[in-house]
Amino acid sequence: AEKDSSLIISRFQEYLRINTAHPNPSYYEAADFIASQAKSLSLDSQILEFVKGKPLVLLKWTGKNPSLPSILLNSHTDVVPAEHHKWDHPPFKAHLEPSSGNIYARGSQDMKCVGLQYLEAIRKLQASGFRPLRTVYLTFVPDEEIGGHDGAEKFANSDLFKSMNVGIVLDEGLPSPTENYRLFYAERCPWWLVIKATGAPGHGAKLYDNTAMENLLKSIESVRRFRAAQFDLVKAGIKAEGEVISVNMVFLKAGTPPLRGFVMNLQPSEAEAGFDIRLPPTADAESLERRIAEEWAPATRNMTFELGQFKQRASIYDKSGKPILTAIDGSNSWWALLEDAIKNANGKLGKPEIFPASTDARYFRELGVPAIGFSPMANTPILLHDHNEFLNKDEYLRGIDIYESIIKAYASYVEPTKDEESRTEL
Ligand SMILES: CSCC[C@H](NC=O)C(=O)O
Ligand SMILES: [Zn+2]
Ligand SMILES: [Zn+2]
Repeated sequence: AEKDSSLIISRFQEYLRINTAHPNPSYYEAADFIASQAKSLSLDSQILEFVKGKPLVLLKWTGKNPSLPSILLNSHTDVVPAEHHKWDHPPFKAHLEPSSGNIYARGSQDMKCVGLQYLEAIRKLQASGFRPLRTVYLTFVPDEEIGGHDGAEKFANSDLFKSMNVGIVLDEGLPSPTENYRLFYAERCPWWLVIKATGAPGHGAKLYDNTAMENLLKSIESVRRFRAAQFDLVKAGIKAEGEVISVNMVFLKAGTPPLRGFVMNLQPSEAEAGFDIRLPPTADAESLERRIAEEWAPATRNMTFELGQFKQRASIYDKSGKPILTAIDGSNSWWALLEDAIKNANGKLGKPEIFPASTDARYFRELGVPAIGFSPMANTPILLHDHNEFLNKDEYLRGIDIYESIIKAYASYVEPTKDEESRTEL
């Protein structure tokens, strides 16, 4: 068993060492690695290219009854860039610290761990002689970190996906610093907003109203008041992180950079700021839009705004106007099955949550397919997109056992007949 686990860890390190960071991810290397793993498990494997240069690996473990709705285990192969010199260990070395057992690498939490844990769980299930009743698919998709438009979005909207008859999707979640795993049934929706102010340029020594800078600063003050009010709800424990609207200023642009420290006596005629806004599916989108038009970028203050550039202004509602979320009540058996499977493997669970950022799960939920966000990392600090991202090797191994339990429960799930259902109700 000791030898098994050291092989499991080496395979994880091997995947982590493939540099799939934007803006130049080594997608083919990752795809080849996954395909070779799939081969060792005798899974059917296909490399799809919805967009040239962006391979998506689709694996299939055929069930005994392939006519039943299938299971889809999704993960993305890309990772965000790392500032190498700010890390204690190089981000693509996958260094295993002997004293702690921590494995340092970009992607160790987000989310190469999950992708390989699915495969290792299947390896264990196969070794135990288990055969799935339902077909289990795995996708290793590109481009999640830049929006998923050339990856999961194209795949979810393909005829191929339709033909797969997917009943449930599992995708990424977040680590938990406590012993409780976290489950996500929905996610916030991104709105990327740019506001722009204009005003009369003038001498830097002159005090006058309506400069671009002054106009923009008034907006920023208003945005910050809103931000603080939302954040206070979280700090007071009234709302969870995913239940409020977050707004963060992500860029400021004004003045001519070469002027800095050289000639600083010009008040610019234009100034702009960018904000990353995230709305929970239950938010009032119309009222936020009104707030943007009336308070954050009012025409009366010579301001304009752009919302939904970069394709980031997804709707929080489905076609019938209902918020996009996966049911967690009795209408969705996959939810209870997942909770039970985790508990059966001795995992503890926190309250169901709304994912604070965006994942590829939204493309499946938009189609009405239930999707649950879960990354089995308890007792782990949240280091996604941060320096020194790591995952402890024992936590990684434990996650494999958790997936073994989940995949077994999902792949062998038989829906109760109408008869049995009415009997349980009695
Ligand atoms: C909004 S599209 C980019 C998706 C990205 N996902 C993970 O961080 C995110 O910013 O949430
Ligand atoms: Zn991710
Ligand atoms: Zn990410």
